This record gives sequence, structure tokens and C-alpha cells, in this order.
Amino acid sequence: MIENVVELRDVRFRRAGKEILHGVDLTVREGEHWALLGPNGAGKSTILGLCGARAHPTSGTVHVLGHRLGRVDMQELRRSIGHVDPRHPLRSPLTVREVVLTGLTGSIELPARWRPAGDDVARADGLIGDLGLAAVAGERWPTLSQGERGRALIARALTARPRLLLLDEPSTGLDVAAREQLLETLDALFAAQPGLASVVVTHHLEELPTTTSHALLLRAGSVVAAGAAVATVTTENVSAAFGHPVGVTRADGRWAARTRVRQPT
Ligand SMILES: Nc1ncnc2c1ncn2[C@@H]1O[C@H](COP(=O)(O)OP(=O)(O)OP(=O)(O)O)[C@@H](O)[C@H]1O
Repeated sequence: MIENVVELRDVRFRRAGKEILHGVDLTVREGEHWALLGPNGAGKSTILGLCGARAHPTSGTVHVLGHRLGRVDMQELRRSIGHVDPRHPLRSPLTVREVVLTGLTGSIELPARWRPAGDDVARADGLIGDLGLAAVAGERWPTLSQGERGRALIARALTARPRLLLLDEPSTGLDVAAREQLLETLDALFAAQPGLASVVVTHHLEELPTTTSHALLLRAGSVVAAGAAVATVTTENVSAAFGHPVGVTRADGRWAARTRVRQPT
């Protein structure tokens, strides 16, 4: 059994002559649900790319599912990771069911001569049902709402039974009802698969599922705080990460943030 699903140690990452991550440590264990929080440009997506075996660190080490990046076939490793990228570059008008099935082939489009086995279709339809998409399973990608596309991409990411699910701003562009439905779906999914680990990137505390167990707060490529969510997502840490006085509250397992108004003395 692999205890650490993701392990970053003193990770630095440079691109175009600029250091983007300045010595980041992160350990994600089985069954943990991490949130990466921080302002624009803090380096959240860069960390998610390392967790998803899409990039190598410039220095330091990254282990994903027990394999050290740089010493493993990245493409092979990526098949064990469900990565939900909202900028999914699909060009052809596949149906929801076909998009979900591309999770099995690890491709964006359906490979020309590939045909799913009967139990592949049954699994895809099961996930489509779990994600609340049964009514649109035969609808084509260009006709779907943003919320439906996001759900289809989560179902796609789960088809290959990953042990790690990565979500990059899954609530972006959703109305409040669609966001709440998505968060309920994620909570139900995590409860049904207790070994699954996840990492979600977001700018907004309101978009954290109640199942969020841990958080890493990032500012300009450095970790401000990391650990158990309740102890980490605090007024002090969030204000430091975002460089703004933000009051953090938590009720019924959900977080909220607003500008801290100074009381007149
Ligand atoms: N390939 C690259 N080449 C040069 N700079 C890059 C590259 N990728 C990311 N960066 C820079 O690294 C910094 C961190 O980017 P990243 O996308 O990880 O941040 P983020 O926290 O996810 O931001 P956002 O919330 O805006 O999505 C940014 O300043 C970005 O411009």
C-alpha cells in the first residue's frame, strides 16, 4: 500500500528565467482532500501540474503514487491520475458518454479504431449517473452548459479508477446552484471512495467542499501555511496569503471570506 499519494520536497520550479516555486513541501496521503489556495499567479496550477505528472521540478523531488518524477514514464503515470482541466482542448463534437470514455484511452479525442468494451460503457454510464448527467449522456459537447462540461470532465477523470483526483478551479463559471450541486457531488464521491485522494485549486473559500481535510496557502511561490484545513484556513493565514485583511468564517463545514472591517475605537 502506498501511503503518500503525492510528496513534494523542497521543490523549486523555474520557467523563462523566473523562479515560480521557491522550495515547496507538500505531502498528500490516501483519503486526504487538499485545497491549494492563493492569489492569481501564486503558483497553484504549477503545483497541480507537478502532482499530475505534467511537469518536472527544476530542483527538489516529486513522488506521485510512489514514483519519482524524472525516473518514471510520465505518460504511464498520468493514467493513474484523474486530472480535471477546465480548459479541456476537445475539438470534435463528442457526446458526454464519448467524452467520459476518453478517460479510458487517456486521450482528448476518441482514437479512430478504438471501441469500448461493454463494461467500459456500463462504467461510463454509472459515473454519468453519479455526476447527475444521465439526462444529457447523448448530448454533444458544444451544446452543454459549463456546469455540465465540468461534471463530464470529472466523470471522465474517474473512469480509469484513479487514486488521485486533481481539480483546477472546478467551480469557475458556475452559477450558485450549479456550484452547490457540484460541491455536494464531490462530497458524495469522496464519501463513497474513502481511499481516493484529491487536490483542488481555487481562489475562493466558498468553493471548498465540506470534505476538504487539508489546505496549502501560497503566496508568490512560497508556502504561507499548510496542514489540517481547520487549523490552516484562518483569518491570519488567508490575510497573509492574499495580502489583504480578510476575515474567515466557517459554518456547517463550509468556509467564507470577506474583508475585515476595522471597528472604530
Ligand atoms: N510556462 C511558463 N512560463 C513562464 N511563466 C510561467 C509559466 N507557467 C507559469 N508561469 C508564471 O508562474 C506564475 C505562477 O503561475 P500559476 O499558473 O501556477 O499560478 P496560479 O496560482 O495558478 O494563478 P491563477 O490563480 O491566476 O491561475 C505566474 O506568474 C505565471 O505567469
